[in-house]
Amino acid sequence: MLDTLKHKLIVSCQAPVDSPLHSPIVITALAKAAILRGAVGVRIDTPSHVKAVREQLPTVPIIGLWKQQIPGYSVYITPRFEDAIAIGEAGADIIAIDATSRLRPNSEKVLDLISKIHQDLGKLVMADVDDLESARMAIEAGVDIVGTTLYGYTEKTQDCDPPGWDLLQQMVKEFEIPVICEGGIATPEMAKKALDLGAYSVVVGGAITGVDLKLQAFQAVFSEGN
Ligand SMILES: CC(=O)N[C@H](C=O)[C@@H](O)[C@H](O)[C@H](O)COP(=O)(O)O
Repeated sequence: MLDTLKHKLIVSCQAPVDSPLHSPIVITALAKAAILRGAVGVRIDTPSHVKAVREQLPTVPIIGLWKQQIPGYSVYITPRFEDAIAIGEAGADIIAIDATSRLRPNSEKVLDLISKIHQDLGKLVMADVDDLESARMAIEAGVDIVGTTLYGYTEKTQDCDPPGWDLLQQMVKEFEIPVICEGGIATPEMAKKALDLGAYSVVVGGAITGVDLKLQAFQAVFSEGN
């Protein structure tokens, strides 16, 4: 499974929850278009979208996650084991989790979450991290893939702009497992740079599938005062 992702493109097919594009039919169409044009895997949010994509693309590697806002906690990418169960049952091959060192609901430890996903669900785990320290923790816990996904999106890294080039390089140098570059890859040239720096695969989201954000960026020019 991991071999098929090596040095290849993975497309994150997601949409904001308040968008008409946040629907299983649209997300599945985006995923099919991505695969048709050469991507080898997709990254999908929510059980219903994972299930819909799995039905239409039975053999394509799916990195599944469930973004959940839980009052009092800032972790939101598949924060609890129950979220991982739902994503696993929906048909994801790899479950992406927030593997930062932040406080988790029920004081669950990243280590326990990773081992339960392995043992009880039999799925691979992608650790979405923000820095080297959380990456090391995830590696010690036996994670299968590590990604730069949360660089720039946590309290610790809020002043940093993705992509996390330095973090990518540090992780590639230190770890033997696949390191995925994810977050802020805006052009094909940036994807090439990620590969040149040693990324195992590159996940591109907004630059390919981010219709809502692109619209908002254009719309800003037309707002009052301009
Ligand atoms: C930080 C966070 O919540 N990232 C999410 C993770 O699944 C997605 O919203 C991103 O689109 C994805 O990581 C790809 O990144 P970009 O859209 O920048 O290519």
